[in-house]
Amino acid sequence: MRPLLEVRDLVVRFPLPRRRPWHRRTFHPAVDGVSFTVAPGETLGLVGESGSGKTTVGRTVLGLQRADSGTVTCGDADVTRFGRVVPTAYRRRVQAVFQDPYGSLNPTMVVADLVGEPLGLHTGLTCREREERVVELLELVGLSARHLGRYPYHFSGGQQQRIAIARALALEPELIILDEPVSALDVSIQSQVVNLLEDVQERTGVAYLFIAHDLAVVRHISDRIAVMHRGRLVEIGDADQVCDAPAHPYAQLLLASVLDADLDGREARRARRRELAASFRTAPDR
Ligand SMILES: Nc1ncnc2c1ncn2[C@@H]1O[C@H](COP(=O)(O)OP(=O)(O)OP(=O)(O)O)[C@@H](O)[C@H]1O
Repeated sequence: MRPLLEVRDLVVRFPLPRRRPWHRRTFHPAVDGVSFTVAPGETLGLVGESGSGKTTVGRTVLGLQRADSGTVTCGDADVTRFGRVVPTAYRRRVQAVFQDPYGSLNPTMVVADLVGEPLGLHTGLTCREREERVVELLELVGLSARHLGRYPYHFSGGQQQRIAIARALALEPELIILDEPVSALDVSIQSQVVNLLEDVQERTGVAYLFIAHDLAVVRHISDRIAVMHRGRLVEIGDADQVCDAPAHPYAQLLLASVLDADLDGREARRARRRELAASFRTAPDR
């Protein structure tokens, strides 16, 4: 099947602060030669420690961050050729949901406007049609028409994230970049939102690039998992394969912290961590 999203040899560099004004400018490769694809309707989990470059990849796919080299294509759109303004047609096809739902929802707007705004901007629906569609979207994420007139602060974190998801779904995108969408939520609410995302995917066929540092959550939702370390993609494969038999020492280390709970006794856990940390330090970068 032809991929929906194709990222090839992506490099994104950020300037480092100069120690002295006359020093030459140096750059830090936040993303360093990353390649992967996402098929229509697929979920690719992107994991890695803080600072490994996950968000930068997501922002580049959204067209919010310029690539220094490499290509990012989504369908027939070549994102690396976009100018400063992301074309409207692309914004319809690729949407995003971020970590902090309250921060990403305008606190002065009621739910009807928050979810209906993209419809007003990008479609020719009448007010009535728009409201009907907003109610449909709210029902899709487990809310209802009685929430239309409420403001974001009336909702819990999990419900706010549902509103953000409904808004992202309004224009029937082909791909949603989910950047740590459940990290700010309680564990019990996390599973509700993850189940909701799976349910929405089953009904709409939308693809997800699911960015997170929590491997347990990523394993649950992803078809495939890509592991990033210091800007590079060190492993990519089937979710079960990456979690059960990771090949790269960094992926093993990441997994060990999740699997600690399964190991018997504190000492065994420490020994395993020491062993992996040692192999990780000595292993060459791939
Ligand atoms: N606008 C920027 N200017 C300079 N450096 C940046 C900028 N954005 C990101 N970086 C740097 O690029 C690297 C990758 O950052 P990025 O946010 O993509 O990582 P991440 O894996 O998403 O981390 P986290 O999980 O903490 O969000 C980091 O070293 C970060 O400091």
